[in-house]
Amino acid sequence: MNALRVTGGRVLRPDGRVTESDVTIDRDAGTIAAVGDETVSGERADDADADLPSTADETLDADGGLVIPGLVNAHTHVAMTLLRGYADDKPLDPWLREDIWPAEAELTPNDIEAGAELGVLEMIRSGTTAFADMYFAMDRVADVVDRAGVRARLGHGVVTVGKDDADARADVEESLAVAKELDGAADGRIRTAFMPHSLTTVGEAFLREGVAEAREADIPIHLHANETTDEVDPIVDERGERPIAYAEELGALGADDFFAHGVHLDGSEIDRLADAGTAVVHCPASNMKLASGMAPVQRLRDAGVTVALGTDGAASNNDLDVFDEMRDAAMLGKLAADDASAVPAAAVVEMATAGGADALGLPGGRIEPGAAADLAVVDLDAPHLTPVHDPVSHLAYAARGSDVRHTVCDGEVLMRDREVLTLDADAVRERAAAAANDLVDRVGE
Ligand SMILES: N[C@@H](CCSC[C@H]1O[C@@H](n2cnc3c(=O)[nH]cnc32)[C@H](O)[C@@H]1O)C(=O)O
Ligand SMILES: [Zn+2]
Repeated sequence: MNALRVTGGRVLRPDGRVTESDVTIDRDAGTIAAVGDETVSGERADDADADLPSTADETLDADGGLVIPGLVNAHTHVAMTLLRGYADDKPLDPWLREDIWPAEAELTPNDIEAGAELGVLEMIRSGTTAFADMYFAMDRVADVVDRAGVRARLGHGVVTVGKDDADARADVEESLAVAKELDGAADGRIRTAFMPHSLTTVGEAFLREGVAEAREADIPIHLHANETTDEVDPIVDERGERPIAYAEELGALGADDFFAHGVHLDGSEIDRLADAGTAVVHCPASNMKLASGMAPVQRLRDAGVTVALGTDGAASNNDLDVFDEMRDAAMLGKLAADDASAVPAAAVVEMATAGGADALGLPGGRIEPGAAADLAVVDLDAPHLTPVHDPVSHLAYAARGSDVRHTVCDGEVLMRDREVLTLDADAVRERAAAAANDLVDRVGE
């Protein structure tokens, strides 16, 4: 075995326990071979036939640190890093129409690659190893995912409002084609989805056609759902049914599907999501910044819905740090439930790890023998993390992305001692800043 060993740290296990264990990774397989003396076959490592090397080919020092599953950012538009701080302090609809969509109309594939590099760099530096991305020029995003070494579920976002029939149909076809072409790329680290932007920005006929074809080809569906009341009311007025009932009727409520936001959901919609096994990606920072509302996270979890966390794009957050999302989700979840015991620390950590992996249908999210070797080591010796009464509490409430020391995905070290090995951080930053400045100049002309 070509072994990578993460030594001397405390490990967050899937059941929430924290143990002092070394983690042994099979680099060729990209999986965890052992946690402490627990191996894939259930044998103890000190048994003669437990096939673990006594020395590792590479080690990562986790002394004084907490080894956690790589975090999952289950909804973003990664290249929107170029629009970070470009338009703030507006509600969703005017923000998109007056600021974001006009700027996006000027984006070139080269810009999207530059923005995606910047976003993926930021994610690796904050311990995120997997993300879901809805955007365009997705071949460029896929290339970045491949080079950077992370995992992703990617899709081309479809908008048909304001387009003629031919353009709208072409957008749907492109999303389906991208989902078919990119699936399995980057040695299987890339999976795909059909991604209509939302149930109000894509017309009914296009939704019906696209969803049917996606189902036929076994492609999951990802869209923005029930984000604002402006998105719910027109569906109720025109159709006499709630958006999630409409999604179900379209055939878009499947066990592999995952919807972003789910802010304005009623009890019947929560039940439908739970029955269908469709996951919800909660984006608390975006929901607060655009004043979209408070998602019923505790109620969703009580109903058995898989809940993941997403940053949404950097223009509505304004960073891609999933640690911030954990803290925001816990805080906002309590306010929404009017109950300080709602959405506790362990729940948001689960949402950012196993919940995210399950929502996206990607490996990872759990540190256990046989699981994908996607993990991060968080330093616990900073002043703001002292003392350590409860490491899970720190993950949710006190730690930041900048506390991450190492990041590993698919058995490969992506960041060692805060140095990202797969991307040239200075070059990425310079390229993205230049692309963003040029973009804003073009939009202003
Ligand atoms: N092919 C489409 C692009 C859709 S990509 C997904 C879109 O979602 C937008 N977006 C970002 N954040 C949000 C959000 O919170 N709600 C809804 N849309 C968002 C983002 O700016 C991007 O335009 C077109 O022709 O316009
Ligand atoms: Zn979004």
